[in-house]
Amino acid sequence: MKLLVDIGNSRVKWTTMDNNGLNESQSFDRNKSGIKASLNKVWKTLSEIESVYVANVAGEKIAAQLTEWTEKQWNLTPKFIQAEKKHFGVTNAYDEPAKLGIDRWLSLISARQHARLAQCIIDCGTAITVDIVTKAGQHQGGMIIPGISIMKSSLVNNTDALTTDTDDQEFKTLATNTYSAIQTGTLYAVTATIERIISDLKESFNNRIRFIITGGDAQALLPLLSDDVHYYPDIVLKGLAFYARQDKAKPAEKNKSKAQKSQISSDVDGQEKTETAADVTDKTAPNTVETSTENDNPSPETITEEKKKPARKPRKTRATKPKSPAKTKKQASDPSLPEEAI
Ligand SMILES: Nc1ncnc2c1ncn2[C@@H]1O[C@H](COP(=O)(O)OP(=O)(O)OP(=O)(O)O)[C@@H](O)[C@H]1O
Ligand SMILES: CC(C)(CO)[C@@H](O)C(=O)NCCC(=O)O
Ligand SMILES: [K+]
Repeated sequence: MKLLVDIGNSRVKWTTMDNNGLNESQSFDRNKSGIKASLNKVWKTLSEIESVYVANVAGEKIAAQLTEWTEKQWNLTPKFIQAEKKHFGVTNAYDEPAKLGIDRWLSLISARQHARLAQCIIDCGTAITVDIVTKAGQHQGGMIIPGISIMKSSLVNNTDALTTDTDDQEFKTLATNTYSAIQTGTLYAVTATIERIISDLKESFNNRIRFIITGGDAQALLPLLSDDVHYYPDIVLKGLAFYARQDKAKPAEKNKSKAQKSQISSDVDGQEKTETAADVTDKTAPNTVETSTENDNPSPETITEEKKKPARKPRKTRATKPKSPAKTKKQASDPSLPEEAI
């Protein structure tokens, strides 16, 4: 079994993968003092882990803690994947490809392997990232926007009177208390930005573009966004699975040297290995996004969009979702999506 780990700035998401595909993902909050206690809790009972693949955007310290833990427990050195210039059908648009966040890179790979269409991935995590990939797999670049929690905390941290400490669960679009005013303000800021991005991209792609939303805040935002935004959970872990599958034939790597362990290098010869999206199936139905079979000349695209993931446990501080600025939400498939896209 392979262990896939997505370390973000707020949370760690992980899953295991065997020959049948990905198991249901799990997550835990990153404790500022370290992750060892969490790892002892969540991974101690895992057995038969043969390799560990990691997408880490949270820095060296957490990477070192994870490495120490897996080396001690399983005698395994994790493979920290890095963004590349070109792989799995995606060409990275960054001036310095390795500087693109690994979570963004893996999302592009997931999206591209899922369907050959122009796509826009909106990842609503600690930061909100937007990335565009064309039908031909060319990344077009993207944006980084403060995430909802960061927006709230920057208000609280830079003012005297603002606080999000309240038990008040009431939400009114035009708020009459501080807590709701921050809720509504930040939700409007994010949804308005996303809607503007969608509308601009629809115009420049002549409507032939598909919008994907993912990340910890995706489900809170989804009801506030237009109908044609599709929820795609675990997109980073699914991207990692392509790297894990690629190494299928290789024996489990143990005790790699320091130089080897920090990253998986680009294909030396620039050749891409052929990887089928079907290889990265996800057993966690109904959360599954059905992958379309990948080949060089797909015709025409079939996309079976997933159904809504069961709602996450509501958090104590989360307000009831507002009706506005939402239009009513439609989840799942988009039969109107053009089969041909840019
Ligand atoms: N159960 C939960 N626990 C913690 N955060 C949650 C939970 N449910 C939703 N969230 C939201 O998810 C956000 C974090 O999203 P996510 O886990 O995608 O970010 P991340 O991957 O850690 O960050 P990034 O990749 O941007 O550095 C938090 O800001 C919070 O608002
Ligand atoms: C933007 C975040 C924090 C989102 O998780 C991550 O992708 C990251 O650290 N990126 C590196 C910088 C960049 O992508 O330009
Ligand atoms: K992320």
